[in-house]
Parts: sequence; C-alpha cells; structure tokens
Amino acid sequence: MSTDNVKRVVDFSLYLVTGRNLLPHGKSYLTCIEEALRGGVTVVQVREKEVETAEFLEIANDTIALCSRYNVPVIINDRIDVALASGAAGVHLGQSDMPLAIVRKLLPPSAIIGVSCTTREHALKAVEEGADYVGLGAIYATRTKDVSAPGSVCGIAGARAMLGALEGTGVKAVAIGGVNSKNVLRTLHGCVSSTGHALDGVAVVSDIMASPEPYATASCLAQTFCAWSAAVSRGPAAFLVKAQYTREGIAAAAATLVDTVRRVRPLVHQITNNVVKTQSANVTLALGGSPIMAEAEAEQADLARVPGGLLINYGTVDAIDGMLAAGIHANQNRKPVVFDPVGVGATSFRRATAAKLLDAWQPTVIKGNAAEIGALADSEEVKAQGVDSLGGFKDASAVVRSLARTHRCIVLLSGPTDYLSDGSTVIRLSNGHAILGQITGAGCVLGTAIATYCGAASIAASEPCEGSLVNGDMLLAVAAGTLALTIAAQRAAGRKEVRGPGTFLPALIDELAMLSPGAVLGTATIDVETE
Ligand SMILES: Nc1ncnc2c1ncn2[C@@H]1O[C@H](COP(=O)(O)OP(=O)(O)OP(=O)(O)O)[C@@H](O)[C@H]1O
Ligand SMILES: Cc1ncsc1CCO
Repeated sequence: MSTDNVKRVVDFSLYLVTGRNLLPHGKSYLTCIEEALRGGVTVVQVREKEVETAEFLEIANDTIALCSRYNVPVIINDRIDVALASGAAGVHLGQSDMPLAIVRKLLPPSAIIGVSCTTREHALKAVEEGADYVGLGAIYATRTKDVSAPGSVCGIAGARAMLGALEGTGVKAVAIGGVNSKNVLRTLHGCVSSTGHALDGVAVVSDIMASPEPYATASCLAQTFCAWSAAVSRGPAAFLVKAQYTREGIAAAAATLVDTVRRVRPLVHQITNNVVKTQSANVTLALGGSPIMAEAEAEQADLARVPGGLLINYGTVDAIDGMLAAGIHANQNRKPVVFDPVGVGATSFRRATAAKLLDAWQPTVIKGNAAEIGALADSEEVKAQGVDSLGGFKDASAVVRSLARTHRCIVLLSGPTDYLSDGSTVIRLSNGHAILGQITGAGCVLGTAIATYCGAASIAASEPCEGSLVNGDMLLAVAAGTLALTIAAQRAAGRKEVRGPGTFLPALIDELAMLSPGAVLGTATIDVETE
C-alpha cells in the first residue's frame, strides 16, 4: 500500500467487483479484467470469499500489476492484511467486518476505505467514521450475493434516502447489487436524492465477470455513464430537455402535437383496469393513436421494442407481473411510462404495490387525483374514498413540485385545475368540465391521453439524447395530452344532445376525434409558475 499521505483521486464511475466463479468457460481471470479495463472500468475491487490467504495475496498482486498499467486503483474486499501486503489502494468493508475506525488506524493515510450500506443509518455512520466512499445496495435482488435476509435489498427508494444523507459530505457513492448494462440508465436516473444528489458510479459484478465479451460490456456501461452525466446537468427531472416554458409556447406546442399524434400514430400499450378498457382504447383511437391492451408478462419484451407510449394503471390491481415487466422493458427501450396509481391511498396493498412498481422501473409521468398524489407524497391533507378524492391541497404547486423531485419524473395532479410539474416549473391548466367528475374513469382516460401524447412526442423528438430515459419534452407532452382531453370535454359538454353523463361519453369520443390544433390554441387556459 502506498505509504505517502496523499490520497489519490478515484474515478468511481465504473467500479468492477471481481468474482472468479462467474467467469465463462475458457476465459481466464486476468484476460477478463484486462478486457474490462480496456472497456472503461475505472476501479477494481478484488473479492475472494473462498480462498486461503496465500492465494488471495497472489490474486491481489496479479490484479494490481495489471491495473497499474491502466492507472486503475485496486481495492481489496474485507482483508486488511491482504491490502497491506499487496500495496492495494484501499479496502472495502461490509457491515459485519472490522469497524472502519480501527481499519483507518491500521492503514496508511492514503488508504481508500469504502463501506457497504443498506440503510440511511449505515450511510450516516459511514460518514461519521470517515469513509471515502460507500456502496449502496443491494439495489436489485441479485444472484452474486445472498440477499434473502429481510432488509438486504434497499431498492431505488433506499438508495435515494442514503444519497440524501451523503449530500455535502464529500463521501462518494456507487450503486451495487444487480446493476447491469440493461438497467444501468434507469439505476442512474432513479438513484438521486430529492435535493439532486446523484451517484458517483455504479458497481458491476456478473454483467462483466460472466460476459463472454467483457470489453463490449464494460464499454457499454462506461458510455451509458458518460451520456447520463452529460444529460443529468440539463434539469431537475434529468431526462428533460430543459426549456423556458411560457403560456404561448405551451399552447403552440400542444396545438402542434394534435397533428403530430395523428401523423406518427403511436402504439399506446395499456395495462389498465377492467372498468375502463374499452373507453380507453376508444380514446386512444379518437386522438389518433393505436391502442393495444396487453397484460401478460411474456409479451412485454416484444411490445416494448415498438416505439410509442406505455400506460400502467393499476385500478383493479391485477396483472402485477405484467406491470413489473412492462415498465422494466419500457425503460430499457427508452419509452415513456405513464403511471396511474388509482386509489393508492385506499388500501395498504395498493400502497405496497405502488412502491414495488416504482422500485422496479422509472416512470416518466405519475398522474393522480388529489387523494392519490397525497398518498404518494405521504400527506394526510386530502382524504380518499376508494378511487375518489375528497377535496384538494392548500398549496398544490408545492405538492407536485416536491413529488416530481422525489420521483424524478413529471407529476400531474388532476382536478378542476390540473397541476403539472417537472420538479421546477409548475403548469396550471384550467380547462375541462365538471361533468367529467360524473363518469367513471375520467382520470383513467386522462392517463391514456397523456400516454398517447408522450408516445408521439418521444417518436417525433428531433434531438435524441442518449443519456436520458426518454427523448422529447415530456412536460409539454403531458400538458398537451391534458389539454386535448379537457378541451374536447368542454366542447362535448356544450353539445345540445348531451343531457348528462350517459350522453356525454360518446360525445367526448366524437370531440376527441374532431379536435383541431385551432381549438386547442383558442381554448387552452394555461398559467406557468417558474421557481
Ligand atoms: N370540476 C371540474 N372542472 C373541470 N374539469 C374537471 C373537473 N373535475 C375533473 N375535471 C377533469 O377531469 C379529468 C379527470 O380528473 P379527475 O381528478 O376527476 O380524475 P379521477 O378522480 O382520477 O377520475 P376517475 O377516478 O374517475 O378516473 C382531469 O383532466 C380534470 O381536468
Ligand atoms: C371504479 C373503479 N374501481 C377501480 S378502477 C375504477 C375506475 C375509475 O378509477
């Protein structure tokens, strides 16, 4: 171990944890590590759980000799003696290993010391004890480590809480546990505290160690990290192309999207509740999209490859496996995901299901009525009655802005006035008609309209951004989808043949089909609040 007092600056962006048992047949350990280094691995942790000390030391020495040619530091898992004897850059400790304060005394001042953390308390303790970095995990259930004990998977939500505790401390953080080239972009986007504190890197085990092509796998991971770093500086919801929003700009963009939807005819894949399936498919068709209601887990990978939008509305809470798979595949294919957590505050099962889904995939949009948004925001201000909301918020703008920051997405709060935010700007839309409150599933078809418009906007986006989870300006798309539905509703309610909710619904479908860009421009009632 280097005995000088100067700690080297470590690039944690792609942190490889070794596991020789994972190597594919015929691939040697050092060949794999070298290919991974050429691909862009920036730090290597040697993890050997089953070998005797002499063999561990030999592996450490060989790894250090190789990594030094790439100027990449090597960290030793757990074994302080091996770290000292090999001259490694540092050690990585688990929660049940030797306490950090003692390790710090045993190692030279230049040693890099990292700790595995699963809870906010672990992270706070690591900061207090002077860790250089922490490994946050397990993010996902993984086969390379036993994560069967309750509480050993922290999930995206747990990582967010830990990142909040690390803000301003200078302690670096990597996400670990089931991270791979397919989920890395979602992991990076999701693991950000509500104040914007993000990961410094990702730790990867089997995706590289078990890969027949470690160079290609590491390159893909490294490129994704770089693209994400560039995109993350663009705005609070990270996947947005940050724009100055004005009333006129929003109205003009919404009017343009009316024609764009009809031109690109997005596939709108919907997993929605049994109450509203037919009316949702009809709304999609009337707007100019192409609906498919498809719930089976086995078909989600195929459907996600087709550009368009995905709606996940869990109103009757079935097809949860399909919902889990659909969102994961949509993220992997960079498709917008609209989540409608219908009645989330009504039962603890709905609350737990929402948390499970939001840990598995990153929504582009969360939409709900006041009771639903309140339940997700842990607010008691608005009461729920089943899927209905009783009342509204005193400061709705603050609620949507804050929830958007927490979940790194657009949040839409529906009601007589619709509030939407990307975590920074809040847009208020005051179109619509009270009769929408008298038909079932008005909120559900609002979700459909938004998924249709987000799908079209992502297909039509002129500037693809590799580091973002979705192309296109999703705040504008959500505003446009909401305006399309509410303006068509206003027009339908005004028709002479509409005498109540029964005659309103078919008139609404007609007005959606006839909606013109001019009607949107002439009728949209928009207010914008910037911070
Ligand atoms: N009083 C009202 N005036 C104008 N528009 C309204 C009114 N009430 C609801 N809306 C519109 O109806 C749409 C659905 O919102 P709402 O909050 O009623 O959904 P929801 O409670 O989730 O409905 P559901 O549970 O029936 O699906 C929104 O676009 C909203 O603008
Ligand atoms: C009534 C109802 N129950 C579950 S979903 C749904 C549709 C409106 O949200």
